[in-house]
Amino acid sequence: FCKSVSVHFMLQFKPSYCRNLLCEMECHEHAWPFLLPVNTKQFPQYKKVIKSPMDLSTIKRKLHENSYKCKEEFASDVRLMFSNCEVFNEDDSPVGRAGHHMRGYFEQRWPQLT
Ligand SMILES: Cc1ncccc1N[C@@H](C)c1ccc2c(c1)OCCO2
Repeated sequence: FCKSVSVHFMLQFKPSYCRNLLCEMECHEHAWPFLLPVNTKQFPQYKKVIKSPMDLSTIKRKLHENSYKCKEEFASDVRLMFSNCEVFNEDDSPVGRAGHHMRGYFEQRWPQLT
């Protein structure tokens, strides 16, 4: 899925850009529902409905563990987090609205290559 090795030196993965953007998201006023994994004791249905949970602390850990081979993998985890939010939460709910806010914030700052 990631760029072929030959071009990677040009489009090298910029972890510093992702780290900075992640930090900005973590301190965003509407980030509160996404800071930690959803507590499945608090939301027993969550595990059943959401097959791939994702949250900002997990993304941060994966970034520090070099789990992301390219920036697109980082972006797809961020988008997974927001898609999970839309599946489980009504648009017209505090968490649903926070998700739409945060998604807008991310997409505005994510470099559009194509
Ligand atoms: C992103 C998300 N999706 C579905 C369910 C939960 C969450 N977030 C948790 C942190 C959360 C969000 C809202 C809460 C809460 C916990 O606990 C108490 C009441 O309000």
